[in-house]
Amino acid sequence: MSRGEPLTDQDRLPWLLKLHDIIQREMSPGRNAIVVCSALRRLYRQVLLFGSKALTSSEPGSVATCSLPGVWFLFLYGTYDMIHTRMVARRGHFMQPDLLRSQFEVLEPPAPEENAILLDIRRSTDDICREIQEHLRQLS
Ligand SMILES: Nc1ncnc2c1ncn2[C@@H]1O[C@H](COP(=O)(O)OP(=O)(O)OP(=O)(O)O)[C@@H](O)[C@H]1O
Ligand SMILES: O=C(O)[C@H](O)[C@@H](O)[C@H](O)[C@H](O)CO
Repeated sequence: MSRGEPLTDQDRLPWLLKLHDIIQREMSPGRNAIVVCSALRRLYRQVLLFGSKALTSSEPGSVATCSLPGVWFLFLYGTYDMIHTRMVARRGHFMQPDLLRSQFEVLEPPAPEENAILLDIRRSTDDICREIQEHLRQLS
């Protein structure tokens, strides 16, 4: 990515499988976690939830199996222009702003049955965090 080349599915897969293991571990009673990851495609989110099974299932990503109780996706959404402007202002990050185009090309926004909370990045970070906390309170 620092050379300006987008990652491929093969590049991303080992990382997504590692995160799947962490999510599994954090689902034990008494544990909670927020995992931050640009899970752009539906298949990536399925791997986060179901690990390698998501890659071999006869119906990958079917509506019946696309969520796990207790796991929520927080989808921070915004326009290309707004995200690009923020990335250009960001200093010392390995990702070149031009790579954003490829990220939008592969993005598959989460569908309602994926247990996703949609968060508009035009809001302040405090505001976004408050909404997440409110959601978590309603779950407990
Ligand atoms: N709610 C917000 N309001 C204003 N600016 C924001 C907000 N959220 C993030 N930014 C800015 O947008 C830019 C990108 O944010 P950030 O680096 O946190 O993105 P990220 O996707 O979490 O990072 P990474 O790419 O390392 O995973 C930063 O310059 C950050 O300050
Ligand atoms: O799968 C990917 O292409 C990567 O995870 C990227 O999305 C980033 O590393 C991240 O967004 C950096 O800003």
